Amino acid sequence: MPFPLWAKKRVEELRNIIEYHNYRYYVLDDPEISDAEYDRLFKELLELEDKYPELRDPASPTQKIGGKPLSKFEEFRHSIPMYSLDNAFSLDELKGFCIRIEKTLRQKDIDYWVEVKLDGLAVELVYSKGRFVAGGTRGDGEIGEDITANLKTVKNLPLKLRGDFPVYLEVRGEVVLFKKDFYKLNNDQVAKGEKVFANPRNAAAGSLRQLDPKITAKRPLRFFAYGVGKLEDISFNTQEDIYFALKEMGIPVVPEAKRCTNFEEIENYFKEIQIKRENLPFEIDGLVIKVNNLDFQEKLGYTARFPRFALALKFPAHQAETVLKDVVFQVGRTGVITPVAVLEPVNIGGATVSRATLHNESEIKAKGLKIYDHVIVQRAGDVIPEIVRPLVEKRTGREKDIIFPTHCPVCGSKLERIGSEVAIRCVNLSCPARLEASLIHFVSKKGVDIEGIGKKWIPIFIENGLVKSPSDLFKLRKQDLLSLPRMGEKLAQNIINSIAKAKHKITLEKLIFALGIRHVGEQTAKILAKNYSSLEELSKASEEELCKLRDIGPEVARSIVLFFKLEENKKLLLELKKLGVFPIKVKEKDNEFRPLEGKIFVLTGSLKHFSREQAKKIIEDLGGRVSSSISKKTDFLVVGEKPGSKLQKAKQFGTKIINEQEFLRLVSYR
Ligand SMILES: NC(=O)c1ccc[n+]([C@@H]2O[C@H](COP(=O)([O-])OP(=O)(O)OC[C@H]3O[C@@H](n4cnc5c(N)ncnc54)[C@H](O)[C@@H]3O)[C@@H](O)[C@H]2O)c1
Ligand SMILES: [Zn+2]
Repeated sequence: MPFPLWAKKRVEELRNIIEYHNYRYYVLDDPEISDAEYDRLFKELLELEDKYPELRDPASPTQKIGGKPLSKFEEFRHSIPMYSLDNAFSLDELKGFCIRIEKTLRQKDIDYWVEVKLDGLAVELVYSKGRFVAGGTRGDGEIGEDITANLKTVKNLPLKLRGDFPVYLEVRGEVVLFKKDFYKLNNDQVAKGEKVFANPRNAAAGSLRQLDPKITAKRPLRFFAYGVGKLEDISFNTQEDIYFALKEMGIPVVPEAKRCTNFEEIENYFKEIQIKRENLPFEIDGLVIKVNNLDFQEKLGYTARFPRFALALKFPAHQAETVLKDVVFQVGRTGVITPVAVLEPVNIGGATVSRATLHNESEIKAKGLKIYDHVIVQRAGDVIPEIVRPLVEKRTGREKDIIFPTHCPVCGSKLERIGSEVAIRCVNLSCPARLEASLIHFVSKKGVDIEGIGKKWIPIFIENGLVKSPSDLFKLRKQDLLSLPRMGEKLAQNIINSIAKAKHKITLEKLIFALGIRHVGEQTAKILAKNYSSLEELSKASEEELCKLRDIGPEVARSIVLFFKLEENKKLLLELKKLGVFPIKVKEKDNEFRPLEGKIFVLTGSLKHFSREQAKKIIEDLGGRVSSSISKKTDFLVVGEKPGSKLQKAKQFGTKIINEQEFLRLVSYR
């Protein structure tokens, strides 16, 4: 079919747009658009190329894999190309795939090996005689980047294989960052004033593609295998065989996998995994369905971009189109002004969405939003819905710019920007909006947990002058409450009771969290409560001292010290103490992973992968201790290059001596 001019133009435009986003995603690890949106562009291009074959071009992004390797790394050539995967976005498409397979193979009842699709970075590992000797990224499928040194720091990646391993083995899999590690990394990046990553996938890719393996070593990356490349002296019959053989060699494999014998089984597994998804520790974006039999795989073969025997079935995107009706400005408890989008209510994946966060002014500018724009809204898991982008092509001319306020919408004080922060805030400490937000935070479940007042009564208490600070809550008497409109005897008594009940249950960590100190979330509050016995002691801590605690950086430390310096906070502390809001210190339940609990280490010589400080931190994080000299109590001496006299001494004491490789294995996650 001859193609119309508009199609040619659109195809060219799409190719340019996609190439640009490929560069941002594969080369810079810094995408600008969501994957769902990328997939939509990609699909549009595929469909046009399909409809108008004359427009096809071997240079089109639809015919290529991934991105060019970066020249800052040595080249890593794959013995057998690493492909991408064909995508399906619905069960209908999956059905089509199954039917195609049956037709091509002229056979019914095909076995499929189905795994979750991990959202990370594809790598290949080379094992020679059972030892990890090299590894690289997928790159453009033929040439990737040699990241051997970085891969060695991946905690659960075995440097030596177990059991019966072949002479030569190439293992393929995905390097990922767990969700909790991703949030922590981004928090640290914020505290250090460095760039934050868009999602765990990009954080994993960015961490692995570092020139300095020491940086990679600090990021808790993990590897999971899903296949093999070139092999010597071993052969397999099915994809499933590969999976279990790798597992037996001590290689971590994709944690969720299953054999399915027909379309319905895959469909059920897909639904099951969708429910499980939010609770998995890592991000997945769908399932990968592979024909199990390897002879069949070979018969089905490959296109330029993907194998015909496999398919990625992606989860439906939580996106929808609606209209941005207005933008309102909320004042948070730290005074930060947050723009909130008011939307024409729209159903996304079963929930009605009528508001979305816009984060801050620069985000609005970056997205180029205007009031009355048609917009794409996204909701993922339990996160607050957000606007992905405006549909500029639907503008009619009546759209209005979003004007950011210069004064607090509640108290009218002039808004300020502190330092280089993107946020603008109301700095009036007695701004009613701030007071309200901080009191609601104070009584919340994760805070001091006073049941039944929250959002409903706090504004009324404030309006009627009953509370001006958190400590006032504990001074409330029944007769004060009875003066309020719509308040009865029974309700008043209930409120008084729940305040009294909460008072006796307040723990130090909850109180620290409840105070709403900037940058101090639940996790940090826990750490502080672990290290200080009371608020009083914490209020005397210096920045230096705080910085020594695990997970606390200079910015967080500064913010804590600043908080306790403020006169009104000093007063609050005193009041709370007088009122008997005296948290009892609870001993933390330690459900952390502490395999080195109680073990004493001594280090000597220099290590290739870590500085002394880093090695010390790793040991301590896993529960062990580092001592500076050898004694009878020492469990391990870790020997680096050019060891000192400690080596001799360790031999005398009969201390277990390990080299860096052995140390790496010891601290590896399994
Ligand atoms: N947001 C953006 O700007 C942008 C840009 C480019 C690409 N992308 C995203 O990347 C996708 C294309 O990237 P791609 O070519 O790497 O393809 P892909 O990620 O869709 O699928 C191929 C990859 O899946 C991985 N994978 C995970 N688990 C697997 C398993 N169990 N078995 C086999 N493979 C498994 C492998 O690394 C493989 O290389 C797009 O669909 C889009 O979602 C986004
Ligand atoms: Zn204000």
